[in-house]
This record gives sequence, structure tokens and C-alpha cells, in this order.
Amino acid sequence: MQIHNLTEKNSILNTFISELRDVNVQKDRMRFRRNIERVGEVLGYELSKVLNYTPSDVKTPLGKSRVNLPQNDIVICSILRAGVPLHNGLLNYFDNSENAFISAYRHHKDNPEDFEIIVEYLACPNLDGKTLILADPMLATGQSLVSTYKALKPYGTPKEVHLVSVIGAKPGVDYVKKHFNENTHLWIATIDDELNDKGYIVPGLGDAGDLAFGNKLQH
Ligand SMILES: O=P(O)(O)OC[C@H]1O[C@H](OP(=O)(O)OP(=O)(O)O)[C@H](O)[C@@H]1O
Ligand SMILES: O=c1cc[nH]c(=O)[nH]1
Ligand SMILES: [Mg+2]
Repeated sequence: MQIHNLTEKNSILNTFISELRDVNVQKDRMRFRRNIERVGEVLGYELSKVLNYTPSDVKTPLGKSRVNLPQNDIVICSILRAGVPLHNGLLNYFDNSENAFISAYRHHKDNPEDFEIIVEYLACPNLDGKTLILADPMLATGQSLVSTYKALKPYGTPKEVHLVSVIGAKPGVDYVKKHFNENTHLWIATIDDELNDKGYIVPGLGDAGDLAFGNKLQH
């Protein structure tokens, strides 16, 4: 897997990440969603650099301009709920992409450390030969991304896979690395060292779905 950890270089992305992590700024739910979306825009821009381009002519009022344009058939797939603002950020740049949505949630068994990932809702176009962007803001244990990708198998074989995430944890990144092939790209804003015993990223930012959309009742 090719890992692109964007905070290895300083950029305005650091501002968005620090606001996402900040317990005070997090009180503003709209700003939280917009910052996830902005990170999606930045990661989408970086990802666009490795797409396939062919020359094309555009007619201006005064003549013709030659420009290289991306030719990939893109499918953006995000994991509900927290994936929604990240999805919107990617869609802001890849205007004509197709879209897939999948629900994956942690079903806790007898104790908080013990959970399995349940995939329920799935809407997806044909993936054969497409450029699949799989987006989830939190890459904690990595199980949601791996389970989601397995659930997408019946929809076809993408030409390439790009994982897009805001904050990852080292153990989760290692897990994902084991389950995706070496051509897969991971575009990630930053990677923290640890997970706590409940599978939350430390220092992370907390629960991205709840911060974006409010608490949900556990079942
Ligand atoms: O890498 P993992 O250990 O699988 O954890 C990451 C998952 O956890 C979060 O979803 P959550 O279950 O909180 O659902 P939500 O988006 O509805 O809040 C997040 O959006 C990922 O989907
Ligand atoms: O740290 C984490 C882990 C999983 N899901 C989140 O929203 N945050
Ligand atoms: Mg959540």
C-alpha cells in the first residue's frame, strides 16, 4: 500500500485538523462537518495528481487551449454516518463521479472492547474498471474499511483503489495494509500512535459521527 500522510509536510491542512481535534471548536457542529469536508477537498486534490490524464482542446472565446484532463471513471464510496461530510468534500472536486453508500457500525457484544462490524445498507454502481475511492474519516482498527471493501466485491473489480481518511491510528493503518494490495493508495491527513481499549484513536478527535450529527442510541 502506498501511504500518503499529508501532515508530513506543513500546509493549511494542519489548521483544519487542529480545529477538528479541539474540544472547544468541536462544539460548533457545522464547523466540524465543514472542516471534514475541507479535508476531503484537500485529499481529493492530492489524489487527483495520480489519475490518468489525456490532452484535450478547450474552445475559448479567442482560440483553443490544450489541457490535460483526468479520464478516470470515479466511484466515491463512503461509510455512513461520519463519511458523509468527507464524501461531500470529494464530490466538490470530482463533480461527475458515481457514488456508493454503505453503512458499517460497531456492534458491541458483552463489553466495550468486544465488537464486530455490521454492514447493512449498501447502494453501489458497477465497479468494473473504475477508480474506487473509499472514504471514511476515522481509520481506527481498520475493520470498517476492510469489511466495506469485502461487501463491495460482488459489484465488480475496480481498476484501482484509493482509501481516503482524516485521522488514522498506526495499528489500524498496519491492519489495512495487510488486507489491501500494494497498488492501493491511502490518502490520510494524519496518523496517531495509539488506540485505547475501546478502539478509539488517541489523541484522535473523539467520535466523528456523533460530533458531525449528534449522539445516537446504542443498540
Ligand atoms: O477503523 P474502525 O475501528 O472500523 O473504526 C472506524 C469507524 O468508526 C466510525 O464509525 P462509527 O461506528 O462511530 O459510526 P458512525 O459514523 O455512525 O458514528 C468511523 O466513521 C469508522 O466508520
Ligand atoms: O477514534 C475513533 C474511532 C472510531 N470512530 C470514531 O469516530 N473515532
Ligand atoms: Mg461514530
